[in-house]
Amino acid sequence: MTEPDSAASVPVDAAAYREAMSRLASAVHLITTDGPGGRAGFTASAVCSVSDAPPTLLVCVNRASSAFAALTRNGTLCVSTLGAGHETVAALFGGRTPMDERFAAGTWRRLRSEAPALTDALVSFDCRIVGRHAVGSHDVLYCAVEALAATGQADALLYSERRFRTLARAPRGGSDLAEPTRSARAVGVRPAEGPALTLRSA
Ligand SMILES: NC(=O)c1ccc[n+]([C@@H]2O[C@H](COP(=O)([O-])OP(=O)(O)OC[C@H]3O[C@@H](n4cnc5c(N)ncnc54)[C@H](O)[C@@H]3O)[C@@H](O)[C@H]2O)c1
Ligand SMILES: Cc1cc2c(cc1C)N(C[C@H](O)[C@H](O)[C@H](O)COP(=O)(O)O)c1[nH]c(=O)[nH]c(=O)c1N2
Repeated sequence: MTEPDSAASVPVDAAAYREAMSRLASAVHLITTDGPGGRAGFTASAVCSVSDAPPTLLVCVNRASSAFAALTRNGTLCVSTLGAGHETVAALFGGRTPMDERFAAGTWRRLRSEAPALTDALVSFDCRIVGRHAVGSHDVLYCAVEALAATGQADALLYSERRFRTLARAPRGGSDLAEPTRSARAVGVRPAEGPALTLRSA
């Protein structure tokens, strides 16, 4: 073991942590919900796969977010993963914009729950919130994925160094999702009502 390099390290206050986190490149998603608690949504980078059996992801949401009450009341949400061309909707859902204006910037459909799924998202995960854990300013929402769909063909949208960037898609044939001519493919998620869980790539 070597001694800690005090010259190379900085105290970990919130500002230093954010500066460090700004160097990561993250996918960008819209988290949306609708139901008795109302329609709401926000932009999120803190989304992560937890398990494939059962399919589960997590979303970290600031409890001060205007969408927080609706999310917890409705108990369902949709994660719509954004692509190139979604920069404007990502900025609108990023805060301080009335909900109606946020939703007016996109076109939406429903999968299994009432949560709006962005029609041209790269992929949408329709989820039921099955657990919740408070950590600091945020709640970690554990979300069972009950339906999913993919129609968007755009390059991926990333957020890095406080800017949106894009990542070019893999060459055709690199994955099922990258193949635009393939017909709808069913995937192993518990069936919803009808075909909402198919991955549509054409
Ligand atoms: N996880 C989050 O809650 C999160 C993530 C990204 C951005 N934001 C918010 O969006 C706005 C713009 O952010 P930015 O990336 O341009 O600059 P920034 O300096 O505020 O944030 C840099 C990075 O730090 C992390 N971060 C920021 N705020 C956080 C928070 N409250 N809790 C946990 N992690 C946080 C994120 O990874 C972010 O990309 C800010 O208000 C920021 O708080 C929040
Ligand atoms: C690129 C990017 C990524 C994230 C965010 C912003 C941006 C621009 N924000 C912040 C979040 O979108 C915003 O604070 C909420 O919409 C709250 O704002 P309102 O209270 O609705 O005005 C955010 N907030 C959060 O709780 N979890 C997250 O993972 C993220 N990620």
